[in-house]
Amino acid sequence: MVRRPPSSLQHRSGSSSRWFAGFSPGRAPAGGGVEPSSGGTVCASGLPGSMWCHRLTHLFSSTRCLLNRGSGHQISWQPRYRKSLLAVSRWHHMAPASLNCAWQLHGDHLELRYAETLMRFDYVWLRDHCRSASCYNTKTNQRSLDTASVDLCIKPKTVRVDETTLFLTWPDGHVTRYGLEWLVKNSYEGQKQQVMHPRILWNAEIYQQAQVPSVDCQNFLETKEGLKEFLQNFLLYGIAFVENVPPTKEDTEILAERISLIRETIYGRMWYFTSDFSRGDTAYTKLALDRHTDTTYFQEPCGIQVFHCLKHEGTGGRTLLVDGFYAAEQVLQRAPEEFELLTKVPLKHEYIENVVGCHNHMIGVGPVLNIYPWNNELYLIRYNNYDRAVINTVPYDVVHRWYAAHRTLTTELRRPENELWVKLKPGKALFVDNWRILHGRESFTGYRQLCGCYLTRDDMLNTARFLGLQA
Ligand SMILES: C[N+](C)(C)CCCC[C@H](N)C(=O)O
Ligand SMILES: O=C(O)CCC(=O)C(=O)O
Ligand SMILES: [Fe+2]
Repeated sequence: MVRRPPSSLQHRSGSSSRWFAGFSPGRAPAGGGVEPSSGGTVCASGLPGSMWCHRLTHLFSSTRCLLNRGSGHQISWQPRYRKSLLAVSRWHHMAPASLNCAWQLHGDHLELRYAETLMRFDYVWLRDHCRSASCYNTKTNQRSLDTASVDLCIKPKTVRVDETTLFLTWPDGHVTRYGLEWLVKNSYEGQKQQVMHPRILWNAEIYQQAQVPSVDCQNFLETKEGLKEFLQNFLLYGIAFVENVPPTKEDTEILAERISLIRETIYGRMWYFTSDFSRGDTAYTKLALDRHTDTTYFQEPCGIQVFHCLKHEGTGGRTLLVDGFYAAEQVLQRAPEEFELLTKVPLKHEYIENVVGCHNHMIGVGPVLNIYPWNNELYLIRYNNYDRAVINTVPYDVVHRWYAAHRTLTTELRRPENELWVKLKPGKALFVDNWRILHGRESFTGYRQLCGCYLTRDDMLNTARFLGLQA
């Protein structure tokens, strides 16, 4: 039995809400809800080891309908120029030494040019983000200001900018200071040029040529470096291996707890299975399983899946891994309007089980591809053809276009060059990012025992950030 690591990584807390791309039939343009797209720039993949940095300008216009609120009111992501002409529309430049900074007050926003970034700030935003001692607690990083008490028509009384700082004085005399660097980092314009998660998208060749090392179990458990290297690889590729793990369920649990919290589900906390038909799911047979992500029937699919094969006396049973984001990227390049449809059409997935002692009915809803609306970065793929439920969330013509888009994605996912096949052996634990990487298995003969668990994603990211990784 391996030793539990020292508890130096006790930094657990919290959970986060996330923004699900929705589809709004009420506001859908005639013909089914997806606006036509034009052009677009993308820079990713193709080259081995290329970073995921797609900027979908062509999707931008249509992200507006993702933000549609029930009332039928559309929120525009474009800046409003409504009152701008009423304002003192005059550029104020800094002293010649810092000509790279200029600002202008408009009726409803402040325009600031700094470090080659043109930014626009809403006045309520500027008041709301005030970092003064009475508005923000720097010890807890929490806002003390009651946002609801800010006048929605607020405007600064005076504005001043020096070499490093923007000073705003509000009508009640309160002064807000912002570092110019902070504003660049925290502005919408600054954010949308960045990716939340740098990744290396792969097909089999890219992954193999990268020669990503497996980390040794002892290193993983006992050194910060071992853990950090593992997590860095996991974040970049979506899969990572730990070697020399004692082949028991208990030891696998200790590994899992090193990076995250175990997510207990209807399958238990640590699961352990053979082909004994003990549950109502094909995983519990010897049949082949096509590529899929797990727990698509949860509103939030499990973030990570850990697999450790404890025993196999027989043939077959290899594990298939496919980078879903690489395949999605191919769809984006070849058929951007299909990519877009896959981000918009919500689907139900369902798990119905009625075997002795296990009665479960789970339903999860969401599109196949989930993207952040402000930069169109993909963050979750929900793909499981076995568990996809009846489609009753979209009209027939959209359904047909969705089937075509799904076919395009499936074709990419099934290209043999995108398939990474590995044989899991006792001692080698595999961590899979279940929001990105699809897994499957070859049929097998003989006795095969697999153990593992699901992990929460937030807590893995928490560990990664604690170690100084961008996550
Ligand atoms: C991993 N474990 C054997 C416990 C569960 C398998 C769940 C399988 C299910 N069809 C899904 O894809 O979510
Ligand atoms: O048996 C396997 O290798 C994997 C089965 C599977 O897809 C799962 O357990 O989620
Ligand atoms: Fe699975």
